[in-house]
Amino acid sequence: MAGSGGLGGGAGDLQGAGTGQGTALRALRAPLALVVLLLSAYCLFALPGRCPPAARAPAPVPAPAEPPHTSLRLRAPGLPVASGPGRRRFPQALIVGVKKGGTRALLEFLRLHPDVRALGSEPHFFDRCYDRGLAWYRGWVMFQHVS
Ligand SMILES: Nc1ncnc2c1ncn2[C@@H]1O[C@H](COP(=O)(O)OS(=O)(=O)O)[C@@H](OP(=O)(O)O)[C@H]1O
Repeated sequence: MAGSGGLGGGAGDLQGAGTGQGTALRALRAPLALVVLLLSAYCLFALPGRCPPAARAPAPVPAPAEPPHTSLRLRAPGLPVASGPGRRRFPQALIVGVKKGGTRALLEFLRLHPDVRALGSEPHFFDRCYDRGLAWYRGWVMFQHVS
């Protein structure tokens, strides 16, 4: 008797525990759904990355190159080479690398050189923004260049 009572009580406890688990699971449904939603949104937008904001104004027609003596004058010590007047042109080098491959570090080291002009942020033209076309790319990456 005691044994069966004990068993019966145990089964009742188990049933109670089962019901409790069900209630707990139901209570977790909403937060779980929220987490899944947030993860999905993250995967959708953050992982593939997005294009930077729309390109700035279209690049103007390149100005005629300045005579060589002008560029020599502009290379005076203390004057950043790329900040003076000049013509706009495409970059002469691209840094290509996998994510977390250290491309940012490479860019920052190269940027230390006074003759190197670099973008502040990565345009991601070839992997994310290719469908925006060359006009967008031009507006994004053309540099003022002292010839
Ligand atoms: N020389 C060298 N040795 C070892 N690790 C280095 C080096 N240069 C950059 N890093 C690490 O590379 C990570 C950033 O890489 P990326 O610039 O390619 O990042 S990103 O994908 O463009 O966001 C970043 O790693 P995390 O800090 O883990 O993000 C950098 O610390």
